[in-house]
Amino acid sequence: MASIIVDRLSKVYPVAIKEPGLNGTIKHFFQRTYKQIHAVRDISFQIEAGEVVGFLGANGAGKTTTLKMLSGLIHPSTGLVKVAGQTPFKRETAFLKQITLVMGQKQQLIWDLPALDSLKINAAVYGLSDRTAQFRIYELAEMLAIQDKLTQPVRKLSLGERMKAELLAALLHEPQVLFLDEPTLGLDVNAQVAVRKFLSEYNQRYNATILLTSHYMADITALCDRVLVINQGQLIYDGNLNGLVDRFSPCREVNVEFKHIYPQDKLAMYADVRSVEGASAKFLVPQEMLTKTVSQILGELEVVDLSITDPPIDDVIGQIFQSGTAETAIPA
Ligand SMILES: Nc1ncnc2c1ncn2[C@@H]1O[C@H](COP(=O)(O)OP(=O)(O)OP(=O)(O)O)[C@@H](O)[C@H]1O
Repeated sequence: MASIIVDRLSKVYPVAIKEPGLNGTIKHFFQRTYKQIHAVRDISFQIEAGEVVGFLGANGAGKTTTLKMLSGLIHPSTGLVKVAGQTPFKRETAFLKQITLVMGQKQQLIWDLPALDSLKINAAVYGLSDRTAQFRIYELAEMLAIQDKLTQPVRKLSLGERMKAELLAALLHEPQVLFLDEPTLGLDVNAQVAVRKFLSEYNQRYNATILLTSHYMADITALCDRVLVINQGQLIYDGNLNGLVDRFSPCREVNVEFKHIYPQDKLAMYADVRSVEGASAKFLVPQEMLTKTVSQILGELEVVDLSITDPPIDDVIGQIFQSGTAETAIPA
């Protein structure tokens, strides 16, 4: 069953333009002119219950705007959104009990209080009984390995511990749909791994649906089979990660270890040489030339070992964001 349905969704922000100088200020005060920012343009997708989907895009691509529409914080300009069968912008209790929105750069825990106090307030807001709240806090704290930190004031927690406590607060009411905007932002590698592990376990234990944005590709590769890529407000890809590499990177990396050291200009006769280290070389070969190039290398040079790999996913995403414009739009 689809947990999230998005159909031809758009968001336009009207932004007042102010000309410089005193004249501009006076004009701005009496007769405002507006320009329109098309943050999200006509996007459609569906996410099934229990799926974990990565939402990728460069800065300003429209990810947060989409997540805000999905969680009902802002009203769509046009289009339809259904989350857990509800219309988000109505912000009905039944809807709010089913979702959560975590923004890596915003916090809901009260800075000077122990996290436990904020958690009790949250539990009361969601109408959880003391017993349910206690059980839920214990269960999540154990999964997050943060039991002994909940009685310390939030300001004394490390960034990683604070993020874990934020996740605990956001998941206290057992939401079925999680919107996570950069949940590992600024965390060190260990804390990132811990948050990822937790999210994966949470998804499996509760069959929760997760839509996740992250600039750390490791988050996406560890958690998401499927990714949505948004560029300048348009959805340019909806599919699995491997497909993303195939679609946007027409080249493969061919790593060869030779018996001897060959001069670089000789290697360059076979393909684009990316790097050479002693008797090892890395070539970048267009997909359609792969068979021919590999047989030439194997036939004409003395090879000890050869492997073919996809270019790193970060490079592929980087390329999409550099070259990706509305012209690259691909039907999802
Ligand atoms: N409240 C607003 N008023 C006007 N323009 C806005 C508003 N919020 C976002 N925008 C604009 O909409 C576009 C999309 O912004 P959005 O925050 O959704 O992008 P994003 O993909 O989340 O980027 P980032 O990765 O930097 O967070 C940007 O051009 C941004 O400047």
